[in-house]
Amino acid sequence: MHREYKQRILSSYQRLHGEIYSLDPASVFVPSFLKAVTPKSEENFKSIMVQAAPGIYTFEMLQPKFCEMFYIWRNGPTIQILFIRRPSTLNIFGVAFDDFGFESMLQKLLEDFIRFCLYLLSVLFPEVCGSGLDSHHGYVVEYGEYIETDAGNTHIILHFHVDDSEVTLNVCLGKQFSGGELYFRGVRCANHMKSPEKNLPLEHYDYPHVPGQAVLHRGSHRHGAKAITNGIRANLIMWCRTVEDRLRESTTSIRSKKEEKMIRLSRRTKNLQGENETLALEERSENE
Ligand SMILES: O=C(O)CCC(=O)C(=O)O
Ligand SMILES: [Fe+2]
Repeated sequence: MHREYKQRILSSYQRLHGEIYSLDPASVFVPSFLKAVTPKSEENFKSIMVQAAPGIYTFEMLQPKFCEMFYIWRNGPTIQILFIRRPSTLNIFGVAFDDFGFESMLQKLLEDFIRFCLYLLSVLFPEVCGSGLDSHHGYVVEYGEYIETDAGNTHIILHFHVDDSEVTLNVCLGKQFSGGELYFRGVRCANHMKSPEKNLPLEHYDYPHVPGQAVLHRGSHRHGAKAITNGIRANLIMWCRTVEDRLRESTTSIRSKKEEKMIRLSRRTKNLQGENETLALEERSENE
């Protein structure tokens, strides 16, 4: 089912920027980021990190030109109805970009740069990264001011939630907008993720997205996005996970390799079911 969906996307989706699928580091990353990861050293990388609040790190990452290549939905020259797989059941405004053929580009990005960052994330977030991050799920979200509903126009907000990740990398792609801050409200254990927000001022942090800038936080750091008051905001998000640790933790007795494979497969199926909410997306024509 997912394979068919992916085939359909790949055969009907017209690539706007061919170059986005291959990676030229200097056209993707800002000089400070490149400098911090070449030569790769923990010290270099930490030097560009700003701890904006406890457990929340920010740094300059992407070139504006690279960010622009992601403005494909609203600026696309083609009129198409695409059935898009949403990144999670929670976020109906995003697109799982592996499905659009980004897999190999993502893979390269992962291998060349992000793997190093992931190692550093394990250093920054040792308590959640265990033996290291070994899986990722990437997608792009885009928000405007309103969404049209039967009841009229409603402001788009992303409700208070936690991510299905150990650590989340969230990079703003622009374009021009005001509002839409990412608000954080503290970390809770699995049993208290949904407990109401308490007025603990030290836990309150509102992060104003800046195009090209990345923010790193734990998946369990409760957060949401405020409404955009003007313009359009797009973000590139990567959920980084330690699948092996999760599997190990769920193993109450020693399981055979075959049983582990079964668990893995059933989890993958469950994930896809959750993520498989399909909605029609109409891309506007530039010629309209
Ligand atoms: O809109 C954002 O920047 C945050 C999105 C988010 O938290 C998510 O997709 O899980
Ligand atoms: Fe999130």
